[in-house]
Parts: sequence; C-alpha cells; structure tokens
Amino acid sequence: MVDPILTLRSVVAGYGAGDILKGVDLDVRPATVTCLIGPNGAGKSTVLRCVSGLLRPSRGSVVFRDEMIDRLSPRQRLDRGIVHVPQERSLFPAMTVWDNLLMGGYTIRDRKRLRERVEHVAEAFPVCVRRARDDAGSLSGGEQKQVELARTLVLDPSLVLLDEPSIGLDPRSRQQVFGSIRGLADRGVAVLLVEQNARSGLAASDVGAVLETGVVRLVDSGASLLANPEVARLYLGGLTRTTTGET
Ligand SMILES: Nc1ncnc2c1ncn2[C@@H]1O[C@H](COP(=O)(O)OP(=O)(O)OP(=O)(O)O)[C@@H](O)[C@H]1O
Repeated sequence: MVDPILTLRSVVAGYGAGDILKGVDLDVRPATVTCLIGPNGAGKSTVLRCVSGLLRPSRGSVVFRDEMIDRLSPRQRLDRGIVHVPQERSLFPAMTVWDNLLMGGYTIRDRKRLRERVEHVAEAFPVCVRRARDDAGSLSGGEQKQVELARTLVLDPSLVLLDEPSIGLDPRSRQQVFGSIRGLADRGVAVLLVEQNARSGLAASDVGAVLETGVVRLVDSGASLLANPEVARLYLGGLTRTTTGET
C-alpha cells in the first residue's frame, strides 16, 4: 500500500473548555478520497483545522510528507501544499469567476505562471470558462462549489481539506461536486472530506473513518462502511443500500 501523505497520531485538541479531539489517529494516502463521518459535534471540522493550522493540538502529532507540521502557521502549511476549503461559501461574490480563480493563486508572484495555472485548472471545470466574466455571486450554489474546487487547484496542492462540500446543494449539483472530488483524486491529490451526507460521501470515497466522542472508532473502505449494518444504523438512516441516495 502507498505510504500516507498525512498522518495524525494521538491528536488532542479543543477550544479551551475541554478536549474535543481525545487522541485521533488517521492516515490519508495520496490520490485517494478519505471521508470522515460521525455525529454532529464529534469534532470532524476540528480535525481539518488541526491539519490546516487554524487550531494547534495540545498533544499528539500531525505529519505531512514526513515532516512534523504541528508548529507551522496556516500559511506555511499552504506553502507545503495543504489547502483548506471551509464549509461556508468562500468566493468573493462581487468579483468575477476568473478573478476569484486568480485570487486562489495569491501566493504565486509570477503573473504569467499564475495565468497559466488558472487556464489549466479551468479546462477541467467548464463552468469556470462559461461564466468566467460573471460575478461569482450570480452563480448557483452548485456552480459556486465547482469554482471553489477549481480555485483550490490553482496552487497545485497535494492535500485538499473539504468541509461539507455538498451542504445546501440539490441532488444533481451534489453528484457533480462528488464527481469533481473524485476528479481531484484522479489528478493525484489526496482529499480529506468531512460530510454530513454520509452515504454520498462514503460512496465517493476510497476510505471512510468514523469519528465518535473525539476518537476514530473505525476505518474501512467507503464501500465496506456503506455495507456495515452498525454504521448504517447509526449514520445512514438504517439501510445498507450501496447507492448514492440520500441519508
Ligand atoms: N471556535 C470554537 N470555539 C468553541 N467551541 C467550538 C468552536 N468550534 C467548534 N466548537 C465546538 O467543538 C465541537 C466540535 O465541533 P466541530 O465543528 O469540529 O464538529 P463536527 O463534527 O464538524 O460537527 P458538525 O457535523 O455539526 O459540523 C462542538 O461542540 C463545537 O460546538
């Protein structure tokens, strides 16, 4: 099996009033989608924050490409290829789609290289070309999510952290978003995904991990977790259908 690009070991973290993560162990491998599921408030978003540097664990280690990154700033982690897409919409609504893509490469000083990166990325996301000159705020929620995903690629990341990318989207847009997420992995990017819509998230993932009361209780292939009666009872509305239907 390919070595993990990201390893969390015994990670403990919280926001002051007690620990939320109580010893999280997790591996994420290159060119795969790993989906973190679990009940509300389990700490799924907190795991992503510990990886991108928005939150520092009080104990444990976060290793990215054989380097301990625990003490690095979010910017230093970005420079190493870790991009975090938060749950909230993050495009600048009054700027054009194209300018939003350019903003995604804000650390690239060479204008020509930046333009080439944006053109390259836009090839894989038709909406970025079709709506290039429109204000991002005029796009549908699903289209905006596609632009957000495209924007993450401008910096050519090796790890993308996605927090609830399907939230608030209609079923068709949701399918498109999960298709694009698979596309990231096909390009060699490792994706760590947090998804409330556990059934769709696991169906689009190579690996699933169940986070409960601050620790990872179970790790298996996405397909195996979908077929696991206990997981189905707790997180998939009781059914072990292996479709991408709704929870
Ligand atoms: N900035 C913060 N300050 C204080 N507490 C916070 C903060 N962010 C999150 N929490 C608390 O930490 C716990 C875990 O939150 P987190 O968002 O990581 O959970 P989650 O599993 O992603 O939940 P959900 O599925 O509901 O999004 C929750 O009890 C939440 O209220």
